[in-house]
Amino acid sequence: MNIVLGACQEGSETLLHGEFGTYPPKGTRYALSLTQTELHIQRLVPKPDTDHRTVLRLIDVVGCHTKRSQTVANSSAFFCVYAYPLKKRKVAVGSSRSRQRVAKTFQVDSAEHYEDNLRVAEKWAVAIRCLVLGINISSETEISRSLLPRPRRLLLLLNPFGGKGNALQWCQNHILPMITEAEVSFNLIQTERQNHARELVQSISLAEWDGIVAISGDGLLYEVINGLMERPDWEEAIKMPLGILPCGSGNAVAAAVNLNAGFEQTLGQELLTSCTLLLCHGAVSPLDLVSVTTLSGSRSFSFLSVAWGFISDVDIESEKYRHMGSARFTLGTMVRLASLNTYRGRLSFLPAPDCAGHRPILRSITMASNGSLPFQRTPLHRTVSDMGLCEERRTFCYRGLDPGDETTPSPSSPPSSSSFPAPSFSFETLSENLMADGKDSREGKLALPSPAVSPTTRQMRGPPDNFLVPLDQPVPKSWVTVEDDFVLVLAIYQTHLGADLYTAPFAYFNDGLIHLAYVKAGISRAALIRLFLAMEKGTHFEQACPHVTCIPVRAFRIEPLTQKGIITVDGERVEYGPIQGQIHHGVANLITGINPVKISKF
Ligand SMILES: Nc1ncnc2c1ncn2[C@@H]1O[C@H](COP(=O)(O)OP(=O)(O)OP(=O)(O)O)[C@@H](O)[C@H]1O
Repeated sequence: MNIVLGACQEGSETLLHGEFGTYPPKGTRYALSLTQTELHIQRLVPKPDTDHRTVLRLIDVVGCHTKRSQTVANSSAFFCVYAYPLKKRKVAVGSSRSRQRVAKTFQVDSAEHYEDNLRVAEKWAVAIRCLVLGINISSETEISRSLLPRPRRLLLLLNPFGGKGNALQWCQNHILPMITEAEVSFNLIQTERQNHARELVQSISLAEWDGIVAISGDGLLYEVINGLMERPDWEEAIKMPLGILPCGSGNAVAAAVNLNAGFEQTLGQELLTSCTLLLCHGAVSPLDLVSVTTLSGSRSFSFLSVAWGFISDVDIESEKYRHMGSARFTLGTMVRLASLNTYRGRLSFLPAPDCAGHRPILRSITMASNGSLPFQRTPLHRTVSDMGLCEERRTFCYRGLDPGDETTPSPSSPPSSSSFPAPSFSFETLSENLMADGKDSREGKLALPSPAVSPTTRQMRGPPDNFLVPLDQPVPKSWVTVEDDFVLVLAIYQTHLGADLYTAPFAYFNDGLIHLAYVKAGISRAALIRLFLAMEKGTHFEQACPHVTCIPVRAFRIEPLTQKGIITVDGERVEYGPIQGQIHHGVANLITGINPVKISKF
């Protein structure tokens, strides 16, 4: 019987081809073709159906098992493919797409003996699982079980009180069945109190696990990361692949993982199914962490954001609406908008030089190389666009600082109103300037700022903060400082701030960047609402709002000058006062399920 191989994606090699029956047996027979990315299923009997074929994308597949008939006399072997493709479903108005489980069982019956049929069924099951796990195979590969790694062992940590409190139910109904189909073995532990997960991961034997997965919101992942960083063997421990299955109200990292796979932005159980699917695929991406230090000397590792002002206010004040799930942030935003606060403070940052290769921003201002006011004549100047403000994404761009920005110096710098030349420097020039700033002229050698280690932080583990100086000292001269009234300051290093807040579309897990955004006082409520509404789709940068600035940086410091306020790190409240952080490039590992090289295929 003929099947049209041309029906497979152009250029994609057919790895396996065969003709099988189905289970339950209804006399139907199918021709199957397996390519690197798809399983093509074409009906042959009773009626060849050349126009209609089913294509299962392997990105939607979690696993494939072989089975035997319960009737001993039956010499057939079976293989069953488990997939969660997007299917249309009717909703109140129109239709939407959701992932629905599909289990397709094929009967291998061409040989007389069961063992021979089993060999064929196993070959298909192994090939499909290799492709799901990203193991390279070609039509030349001798396909055998030895290609597969041993089943992964995951430590699942579940916060029963995360989000609306249905993590356990979702875990039983959705997560466990899927990971069982993927042949992942696991231990599930429910956390009993705050910091339970943090303590647990401090004492686990790393060799026993292939990954730790937080079934929760972002808060539990924060505990896991910091627990691992508190271990004496933190360097090895933090390499443990970490996963997140969204069952909280703040599911930012899950949304970023979902986006990375090229999946549609989604929420709730749909997001959970997508993330569980990706967990089953198992690929791991390096993840940047930001070490965050507060004035009291406490140091923690953050994977998501540091927020001050509007965003942290909403986050913490909306705790009381926790029962609403992620809708708590929408309500919190409305409440906070009604009494919009501004906060005076000093924001300093070390611009990231790497973006200089990108196109420059729309406009720029010039500031002194010591990061102070652009009023004094100093031998070295640079423009903000040279410092890495850039268009580093597909459809939108960073805003430059306002020409009218009050970019303040350290208190000692006398302001002057003189206009001054605005030379533009290349990236190389900027790098030299940064180096010159860090050079100790007396000794003639390059002096990096001494790491921000206070007596308290000396006990902390983790990589040293080479960009930072202690919080009680002025920032290094190569930094830029802006003193103003802010509506919000946000240092973010993931694409999402919440599952439906696509805040930094240009961010990537290990881009080595902190995306520092701030909104200055003067923005109207209407503009702020527009900004947050557009953030759902990630189009807020297209609004060209003059009060909004976003800059890629390596390190930052926030010094509130307003007495009261809220600062959060990854959505968790920390002491209010000066706080600073710096990026540590790719120190952790996140289970993203698929690496970006593969995305283009799907
Ligand atoms: N069993 C528990 N009882 C109480 N608190 C817990 C428990 N387990 C974890 N926590 C804490 O609950 C907080 C919120 O957890 P999680 O992120 O999982 O849920 P969430 O609903 O998304 O909350 P948020 O969005 O505020 O982070 C975390 O700070 C975590 O330390």
